[in-house]
Amino acid sequence: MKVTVVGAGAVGATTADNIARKQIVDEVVLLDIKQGVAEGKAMDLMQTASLEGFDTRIIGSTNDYTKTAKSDVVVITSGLPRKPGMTREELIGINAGIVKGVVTQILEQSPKAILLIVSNPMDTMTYLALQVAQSMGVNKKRVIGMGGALDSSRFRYFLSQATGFAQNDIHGQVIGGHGDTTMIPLTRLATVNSIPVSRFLGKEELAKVAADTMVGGATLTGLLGTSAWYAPGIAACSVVEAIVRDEKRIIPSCVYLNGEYGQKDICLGVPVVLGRNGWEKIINLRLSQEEQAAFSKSADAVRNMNSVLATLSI
Ligand SMILES: NC(=O)c1ccc[n+]([C@@H]2O[C@H](COP(=O)([O-])OP(=O)(O)OC[C@H]3O[C@@H](n4cnc5c(N)ncnc54)[C@H](O)[C@@H]3O)[C@@H](O)[C@H]2O)c1
Ligand SMILES: O=C(O)C[C@H](O)C(=O)O
Repeated sequence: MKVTVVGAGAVGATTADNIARKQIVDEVVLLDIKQGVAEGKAMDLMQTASLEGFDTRIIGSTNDYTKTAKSDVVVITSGLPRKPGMTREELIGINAGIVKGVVTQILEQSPKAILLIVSNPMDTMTYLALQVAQSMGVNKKRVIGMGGALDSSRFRYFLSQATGFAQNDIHGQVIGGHGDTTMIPLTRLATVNSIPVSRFLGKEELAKVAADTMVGGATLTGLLGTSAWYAPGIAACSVVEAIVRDEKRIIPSCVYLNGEYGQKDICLGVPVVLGRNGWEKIINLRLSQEEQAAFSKSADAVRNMNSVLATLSI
């Protein structure tokens, strides 16, 4: 199996590193537009192989898409990250053109690839990638945006900090958009080893966990001066792993909705079953009235951002 990661920056290289160390595919191609960077990162990563004990091949490419040919999965991380004080949405002007160009060139070489979109604003970039992919004959189930895997891991972290219980025993999902105000951490459904978290945390504490989760990326951006990469890199890798190993895991991911959760013609985060064919099924969580209202509000904001695409000359 072959995975390409486009963008050999912080998130792309970390994703490639995780995929290589897990030995879930034979080959990882890292591609970047900056001369020599992908080759350099690929060589650096390959020089960890004997220390880490993996035999995945990692190949670097400066914008030569022929090296990506016949990829099974392609992770798209190319584009600008935000700086402190910015929203992800402010990246649309630059990243839309990058994502459109990358998706076209990737699909020319790998028409059967499953695309995993990471670049921000992720929900709108996934919608854009889907439009390009569908115009090239790709099924909607092969275009997935990564946000929910990361946001849910942050949710579990904050729940663990608040309850004192191990992160591994905590389960919870974040659905909706991957934005500071559009994500929806589902506190009602979160559990510690099957026990509802409401047994351990009061309303106010749960509201604080949800608020911290929603601005999790912004908090890290403020601390780091650019956005995060360790958790995003392993989150992207976990989605790739679920696909290439046909795991049938339920991971909240950004996919095209056609009536599900009351929404149409939009890509938004919902729990999906992931397997060898991409996203295979959307799970209906049966949201409460309040959660459904939050989901509709999130969709309105993402739809607004999607409408900006038509105004860009890309
Ligand atoms: N969806 C998520 O959960 C999530 C998480 C973290 C970061 N992100 C987003 O991922 C993107 C990358 O973040 P980063 O921290 O790795 O940024 P980065 O600046 O470290 O890396 C981006 C890389 O993309 C490359 N690039 C730019 N245009 C390109 C093109 N046309 N073709 C190929 N490569 C190109 C750049 O040269 C750079 O190396 C950002 O948009 C960021 O907001 C999303
Ligand atoms: O916060 C960002 O801008 C990057 C990414 O979407 C994240 O959540 O870490």
